Amino acid sequence: MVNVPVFKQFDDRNELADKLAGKIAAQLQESIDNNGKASLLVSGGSTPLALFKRLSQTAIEWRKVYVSLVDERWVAKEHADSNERLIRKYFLQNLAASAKFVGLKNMYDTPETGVPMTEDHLASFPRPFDVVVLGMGNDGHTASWFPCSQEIDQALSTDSLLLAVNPGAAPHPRISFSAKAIENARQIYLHLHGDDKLATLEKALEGDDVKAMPIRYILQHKSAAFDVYWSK
Ligand SMILES: O=C(O)[C@H](O)[C@@H](O)[C@H](O)[C@H](O)COP(=O)(O)O
Repeated sequence: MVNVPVFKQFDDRNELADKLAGKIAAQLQESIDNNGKASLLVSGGSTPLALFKRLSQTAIEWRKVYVSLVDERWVAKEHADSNERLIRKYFLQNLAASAKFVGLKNMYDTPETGVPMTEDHLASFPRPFDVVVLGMGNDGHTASWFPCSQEIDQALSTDSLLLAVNPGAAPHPRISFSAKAIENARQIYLHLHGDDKLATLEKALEGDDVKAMPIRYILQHKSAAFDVYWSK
């Protein structure tokens, strides 16, 4: 048994997507009902596609939901590896098309020079974030907090909202929310598929070196509700 507060296991990835989309939608709508607006950060990569499709078909007041990305590859928005391209194609469609999306990529040549403009663009983004959906790599990275990057110390310690990251073992320079920006979310979901990622999570739970496996930062520091959703 995985030793986290809430571990939900599914045999089918589509069933996971249905259940997680329903929970996220309910939490966003509750925040809208209480605060007049809500905020959601999602990760890129391959894991969340079914979740994005379900969310796009879920009936809440999306026009009052601010959506952004946990991290972004510093590539053109039309690039195949762009997370913005991914969520515009699979999430910001159908009922969710009216969501207030704020992307992380801008016209600057590098994420280092682009961070200030993106922080300006996020000035009215509601915080603390209501919901953050994290993925994880088998090196224990989450967001773009890559253990192989020179910026891993900064990612896990800065008080800044965003930072630039240059991963050694993954393509493209990145822009990413910092650990302190993420940990204060009201709800964090870690969305995982496959036995390899389950083994990686269990390894992360056994140790405490956060720079070696940055997901540990969330496992150790979260003030938020923290649920793991896993399917084979
Ligand atoms: O931009 C990204 O790549 C993601 O934000 C990243 O943090 C992702 O969640 C993990 O790398 C897992 O990716 P997969 O879902 O493709 O395994």
